[in-house]
Amino acid sequence: MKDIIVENICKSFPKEHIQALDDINIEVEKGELFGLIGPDGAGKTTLFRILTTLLLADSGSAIVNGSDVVKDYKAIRRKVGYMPGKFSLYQDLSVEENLSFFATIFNTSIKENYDLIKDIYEHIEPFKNRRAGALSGGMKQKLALCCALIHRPEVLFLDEPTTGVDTVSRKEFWDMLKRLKMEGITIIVSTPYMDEANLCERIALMQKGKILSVNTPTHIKSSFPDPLFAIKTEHMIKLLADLRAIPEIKSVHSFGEYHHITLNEPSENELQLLHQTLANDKHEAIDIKKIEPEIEDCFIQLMSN
Ligand SMILES: Nc1ncnc2c1ncn2[C@@H]1O[C@H](COP(=O)(O)OP(=O)(O)OP(=O)(O)O)[C@@H](O)[C@H]1O
Repeated sequence: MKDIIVENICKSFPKEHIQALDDINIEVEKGELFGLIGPDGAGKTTLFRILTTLLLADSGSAIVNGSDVVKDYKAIRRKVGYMPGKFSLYQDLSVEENLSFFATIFNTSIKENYDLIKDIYEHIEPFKNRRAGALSGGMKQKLALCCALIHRPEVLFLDEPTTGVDTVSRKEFWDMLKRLKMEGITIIVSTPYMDEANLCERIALMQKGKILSVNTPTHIKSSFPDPLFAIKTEHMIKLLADLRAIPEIKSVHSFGEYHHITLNEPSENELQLLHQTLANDKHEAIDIKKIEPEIEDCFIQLMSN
């Protein structure tokens, strides 16, 4: 069963001449953990705001948990949980007061739905009297997640929940999402971190208001069209410039320790010639190896289409 159906959604901000969303189509299954992956400005927040009834689209339609985002907006507000990207809690209220406040506005109590948030709340309970504004980034995210869950939503929207959160807290956060998924909650989560894409069942890659691809992370990676190679030498900056000047090279991008390249006509012979060319260009410790594409490679490849 489809829990979210987005059809031909467009949204522009005319004064700023920005097309934030350009003909977006997405379907999310009931109970799915679905990721919106894209850099700043891709349109992720705008789409979330439309689906949580906080913003009207210019055109197109969207159904969330069986309700139309325009006609049935009141029903949707009761059924969804939304954790906005920017910290949304009351900084001057304590942890416990924030949670009680969100429970009250949804006409429920912490006790009523405690089983759903228990695992998450236990991490922050020792600080329940601390002002939310004085919590660490990771703890703020956990409190915001508890507040978004306290009315037991059918669909949970999480806008960049791990941005600015340390690696350990990020991992903990994703473990929590997996447990929530087991409760049958549909989760749609946005992130600019490409590595987090692998933790979702399906992802939509977004760029400049458009969807580049929607599929499982495995399928997206296996659809990368060319053999991919990682290459490094002792002079990585010079290497980048040299690789860009070699006509046999189809694409080159810098990826941390290595540069990733594809070749116009990949073969063992071409690789040997490349090695030779780089040696002639005075590169030393040349290391070239075939690698499997990551989501970031796929994103860059799709962007350049
Ligand atoms: N209220 C607004 N008025 C004008 N422009 C807006 C408004 N909201 C968003 N935009 C613009 O729409 C585009 C998409 O923004 P959006 O916030 O949806 O992207 P995002 O993928 O969530 O990235 P970010 O992490 O930067 O928020 C951006 O160019 C942004 O500047």
